[in-house]
Amino acid sequence: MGEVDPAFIQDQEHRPRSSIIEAENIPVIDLSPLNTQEAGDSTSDSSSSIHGLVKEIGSACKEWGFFQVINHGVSLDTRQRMEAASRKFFAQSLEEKRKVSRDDKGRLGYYDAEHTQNIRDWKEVFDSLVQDPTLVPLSHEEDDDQVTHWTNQWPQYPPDLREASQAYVQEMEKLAYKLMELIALSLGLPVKRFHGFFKIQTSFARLNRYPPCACPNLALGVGRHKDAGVLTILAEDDVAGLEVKRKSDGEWVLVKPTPNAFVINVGDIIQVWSNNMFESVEHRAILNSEKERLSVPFFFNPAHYAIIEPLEELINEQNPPKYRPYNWGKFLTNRKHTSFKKLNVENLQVYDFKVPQE
Ligand SMILES: O=C(O)CCC(=O)C(=O)O
Ligand SMILES: [Fe+2]
Repeated sequence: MGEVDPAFIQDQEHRPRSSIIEAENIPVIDLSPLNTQEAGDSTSDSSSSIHGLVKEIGSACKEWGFFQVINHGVSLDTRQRMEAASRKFFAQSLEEKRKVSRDDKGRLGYYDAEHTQNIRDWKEVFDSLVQDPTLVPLSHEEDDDQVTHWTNQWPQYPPDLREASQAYVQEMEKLAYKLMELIALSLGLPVKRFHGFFKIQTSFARLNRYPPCACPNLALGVGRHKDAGVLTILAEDDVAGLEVKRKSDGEWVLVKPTPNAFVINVGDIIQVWSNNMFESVEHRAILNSEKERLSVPFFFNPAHYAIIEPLEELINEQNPPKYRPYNWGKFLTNRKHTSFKKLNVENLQVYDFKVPQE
């Protein structure tokens, strides 16, 4: 990825701004009350701090769709091992990395030509599934109900990438469940309302490396998009790059990395489940002309057969469902299909399942 190939160049309106706005007020939420208490337990003294936390999470989801968490219980060692193994993997030659290339037969792994909204991203990635193998629909075609499975591929080097990833995603899963409990409570639902959706999962972890770019004003590390799943937990290094489209005024604002924090965002599925109470927000990654940047998102997703629709407890006559039900596996395979190559169509969005309102 030496010089800027036209495939990477964003349309004028989607290019990074020359003056960057830092998001001073993206909420930073301290999860330490959870370390002593389960979210649903109302019998103890700390229930009022849990109550405060639930309110904070609820307003962050409503006003930003994004927040950061600190004192989250994920061990620093696990995170650092993951990051160190990622850097070693990416530091190899392209030829070595391509030995574990992602392919259209359902093998996850390395990929350096992903497109978002039909423009190539200035990045390389390595994907691995939480459940190996993971069952998914064979194709994105609506009338095809055959299933297949996706599997992980691990490189020879570094030898500990597999173990580091597995330890990491285990901790991510724990954190994701805790966050989903808080989100359930903030929507007035039973604490474990969402747990059943994740017995079988299509969750995966991604390593993103954004190489330095000679023209950071023309290309993007990841083009503007919304995450399609339930929840994303992002670890980033100390190079800033994540920009979020601020709900209050539609401006792109840069999230300042907080050491050892995770950035959390609501995905499209929470938007649908909550019937738009919590909206999934557009974001993108900008580039740096000198420094590379590493980020590790964990995408928490339900089973392929999950039917996504507004939760019945949250709809009524005054607030009718804003979406018709859709199948998650088909949505996921459709997205994978469109991110493999440049197609001249807009990719599938939850918007496509919107019920027309009078
Ligand atoms: O690297 C980042 O900051 C954002 C990555 C992202 O949004 C994604 O991979 O979905
Ligand atoms: Fe994303």
